[in-house]
Amino acid sequence: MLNKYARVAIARVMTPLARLLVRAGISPDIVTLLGTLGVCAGALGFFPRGELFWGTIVITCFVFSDVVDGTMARLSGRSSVWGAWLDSSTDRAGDAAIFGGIAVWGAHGGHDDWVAGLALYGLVAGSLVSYVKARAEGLGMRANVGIMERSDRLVTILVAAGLDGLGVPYVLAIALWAVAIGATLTVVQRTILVRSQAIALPGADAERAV
Ligand SMILES: CCCCCCCC/C=C\CCCCCCCC(=O)OC[C@H](COP(=O)(O)O[C@@H]1[C@H](O)[C@H](OP(=O)(O)O)[C@@H](O)[C@H](O)[C@H]1O)OC(=O)CCCCCCC/C=C\CCCCCCCC
Ligand SMILES: Nc1ccn([C@@H]2O[C@H](COP(=O)(O)O)[C@@H](O)[C@H]2O)c(=O)n1
Ligand SMILES: [Mg+2]
Ligand SMILES: [Mg+2]
Repeated sequence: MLNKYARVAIARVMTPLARLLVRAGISPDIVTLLGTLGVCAGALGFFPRGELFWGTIVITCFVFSDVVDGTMARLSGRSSVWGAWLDSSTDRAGDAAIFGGIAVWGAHGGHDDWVAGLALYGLVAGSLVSYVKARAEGLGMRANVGIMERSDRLVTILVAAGLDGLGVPYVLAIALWAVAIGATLTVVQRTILVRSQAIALPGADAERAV
């Protein structure tokens, strides 16, 4: 949903920074890679130790690089297939670090099996959301729908982790439930969309197994 309603506004806010980086001769790929490293370091360095507030702050500082890299690529006319693949693939690493870090915290220091289990579920369901789309696109269809796309999952979990780190009770568990249910529904929404396209394909295309 945020992807649909907030993307243009966020990209506009990030454009001056993107322009500055392009002028400095920095490539979008470097921003993609450094952003992912920062997100992973913030998530794995802080979350497993229960430092949810500081983990969230570090991740938030780096996560917007995912908007900056694409803006840089478009500004400099360097959008590429390689860049698109790199961007999407590194997203998966960052997501895994965030949800994995929370799962480790729940299972160990946090002593909360629900947090551990729901974070693990959120990691797997979120990956499935992305995979369903990637596979559909690979087969020439689209699956760009859903109530809990990546930006929705990130905002939900990061706001909750930040608030939990400040001592607000229950908010993390509520957010994890929201991601678990929302991501599951998103897989269903995407599956329905893919199914409607697949059954409308002509015979030869429908039998094609790629
Ligand atoms: C007191 C509490 C302290 C807490 C303080 C910190 C709070 C931090 C809160 C939020 C910050 C989180 C921001 C998250 C921003 C996400 C940015 C982002 O990921 O943008 C990337 C995205 C680009 O998407 P792509 O198309 O490149 O990626 C695609 C995606 O990976 C697909 O995945 P799928 O959906 O399928 O699972 C892949 O399939 C696809 O291949 C891949 O290409 O850009 C956007 O989506 C643009 C929209 C970004 C909207 C961000 C809005 C953030 C707005 C406000 C933050 C609110 C902060 C409020 C704080 C309140 C605290 C109480
Ligand atoms: N290193 C990169 C990163 C991105 N791109 C291009 O931007 C598109 C993604 O845009 P976002 O605003 O979602 O980041 C991606 O599909 C590529 O076309 C790139 O070329 N190199
Ligand atoms: Mg990006
Ligand atoms: Mg990305």
